[in-house]
Amino acid sequence: MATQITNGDGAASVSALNCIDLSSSDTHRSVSLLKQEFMAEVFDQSRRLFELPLSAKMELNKNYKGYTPYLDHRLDHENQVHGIELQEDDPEAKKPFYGPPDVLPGWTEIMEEYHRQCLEVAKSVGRLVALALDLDIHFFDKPEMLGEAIQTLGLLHYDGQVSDPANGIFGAGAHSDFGFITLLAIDEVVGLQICKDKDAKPQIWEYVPPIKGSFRVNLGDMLERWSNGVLKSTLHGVAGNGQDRYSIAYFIEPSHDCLVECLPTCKSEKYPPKFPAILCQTYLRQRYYDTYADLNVYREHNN
Ligand SMILES: O=C(O)CCC(=O)C(=O)O
Ligand SMILES: [Fe+2]
Repeated sequence: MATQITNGDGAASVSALNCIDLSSSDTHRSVSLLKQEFMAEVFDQSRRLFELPLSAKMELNKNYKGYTPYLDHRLDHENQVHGIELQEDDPEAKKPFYGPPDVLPGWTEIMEEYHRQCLEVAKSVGRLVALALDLDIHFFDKPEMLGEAIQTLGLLHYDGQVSDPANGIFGAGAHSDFGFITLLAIDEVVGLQICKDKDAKPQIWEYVPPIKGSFRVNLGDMLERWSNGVLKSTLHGVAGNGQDRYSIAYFIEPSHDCLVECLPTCKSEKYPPKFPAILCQTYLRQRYYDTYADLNVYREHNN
């Protein structure tokens, strides 16, 4: 089902979001964010990758991992986004990064460092989530949870198209992310939109203004399920305005073997679990199969 990323008259307003300053001086509830200069360097490396000729990028196209061109990553079934995603049993899957080591010196090292730093931020956000849910602060730090998390880094480039929601053209169609949380770093180009109340009819969509050096933290569907709906996943999408736009999405999920079962503080006699327990890997597999386009369409490019 396609959902329109507009507020009905075609123009979404800009939202002043409720915002937790993760770098606040309350050390118990704060997160040390990444250095601005480092984030700028990561964005530069991302731009360098996308500036490579298409043939060089298609060399990096492997099942669910590496470069994926426009129209591959289907978040809203009738619409599209592009990204870098998870693998199945490809031997390359063992490598943390499927990137271009020869053509872009330094790229892999920068991305690995970014990945490492995002993990620390994500774990800290996980502790804030635990506190918010009345759990032990380290609840999600267990090895089967974020201790051995599944992490995916998506470098995204929207190539200056103007979205036309009435005709189903978006930078990224309306969706919520599958997993636990997503740390979204966005450049200065406006485009990200969220719908704060996904059950409202009609839905109200608002632009999220980019804040330099910050992360937008999207809650994922798995966290919604885990928390028995106490926390709602963030419905969001991207509307292109004709400018080139870059963003970097860091997705984190618990380990494959984690049993995602209604959290102890999120159920009561009056509010019983809404979803059966499920292994993280079963849940994710289902979501990936539902979401991705048929990769055979790239065979032509790969040969
Ligand atoms: O580019 C963005 O700002 C959002 C990307 C996104 O939502 C995603 O990759 O899941
Ligand atoms: Fe997303």
